[in-house]
Amino acid sequence: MPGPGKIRGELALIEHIRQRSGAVESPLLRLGIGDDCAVLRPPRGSDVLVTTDFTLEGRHFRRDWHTPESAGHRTLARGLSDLAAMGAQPMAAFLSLAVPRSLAATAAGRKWLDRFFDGLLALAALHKVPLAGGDTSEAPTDHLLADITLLGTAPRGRELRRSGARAGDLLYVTGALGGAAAELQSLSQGKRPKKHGEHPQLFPIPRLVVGHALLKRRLATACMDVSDGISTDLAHLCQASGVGAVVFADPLPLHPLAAEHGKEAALQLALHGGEDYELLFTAKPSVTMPRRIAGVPVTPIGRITAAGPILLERSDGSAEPLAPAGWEHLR
Ligand SMILES: Nc1ncnc2c1ncn2[C@@H]1O[C@H](COP(=O)(O)OP(=O)(O)O)[C@@H](O)[C@H]1O
Ligand SMILES: Cc1ncc(C[n+]2csc(CCOP(=O)(O)OP(=O)(O)O)c2C)c(N)n1
Ligand SMILES: [Mg+2]
Repeated sequence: MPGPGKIRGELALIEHIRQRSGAVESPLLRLGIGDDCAVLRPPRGSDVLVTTDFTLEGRHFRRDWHTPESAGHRTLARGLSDLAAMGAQPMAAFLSLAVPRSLAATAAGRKWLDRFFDGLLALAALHKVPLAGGDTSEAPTDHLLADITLLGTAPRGRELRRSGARAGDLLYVTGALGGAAAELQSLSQGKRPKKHGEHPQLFPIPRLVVGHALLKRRLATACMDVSDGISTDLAHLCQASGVGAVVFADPLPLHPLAAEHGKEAALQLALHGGEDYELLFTAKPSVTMPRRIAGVPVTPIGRITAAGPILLERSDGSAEPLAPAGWEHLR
């Protein structure tokens, strides 16, 4: 296999990607990289779910904040997280890349690209999702643009939607919140990431096993992933379901990296920070919810109300409107 030093030009880069991505085989993928289309054969009785997300240098990562492995990992993680949110299992990934000339033309740039694929393909191997195709072109600026498309499968008619929440349901979140925003803040201040420990910004963990368990065990009425921040994402879920909600501030699971900032700042990071890629879901109050699913903590954080505002209830019983203040492009 050619090393990164040998990647010159679009065709060599594609060949390099093809050789590197061959490690994951799947019975659902009949034809991968190399022809005009990939050919997939979903299992009988399943629906195909499709999601696509940009990862843009300067918007979603920076080469001076994120390592190349992190940029690659995040590119795939964002799509996998959307599949997790609907309880789907990944079938194949497609990656469209616009590569700045400077990255392809220098040894350091080619090394960066190779490490980007180390990050992306390691996560792909972990979840056994083949990279089945994509597109490569020269970026018009010095910013790398990556667009990931994920195809997944779910038992026919059983996917977890945002629209299934009903008044009286309880609201849950997996893992912890605010860590991704806290780590981003420290990277933006020039702090080097610690070698050990969790990296919720650099290496978010898509909750595929949890999402699929929620679907299979019929535990959830509605589900979505937290990409923009729960204040914004919960508003989407409530709008889709035609309901309101009360979020309890006290039990919100604050990530230790957020908690370092003090309780109130951590709460703000947890509510509005985004990119935690945890699952936010609802369940009937009669359901006995496990405290952990596949080792991941599941915390009740509120309840669904009839249509109305979303409120944040403090431990003293006072309640305030929780306006969407998470991430929104073009605002
Ligand atoms: N440019 C677009 N063209 C068509 N549909 C879009 C476009 N951008 C977003 N959407 C759709 O709008 C919905 C919300 O998008 P988004 O907030 O990006 O979701 P997510 O957080 O799951 O990535 C999704 O169904 C997505 O497919
Ligand atoms: C350089 C940089 N600036 C800011 C952020 C923070 N940030 C970028 S996008 C985003 C929200 C999620 O991205 P979006 O494209 O809205 O994802 P989607 O909701 O479509 O899944 C956040 C919090 C970042 N990760 N990197
Ligand atoms: Mg999106």
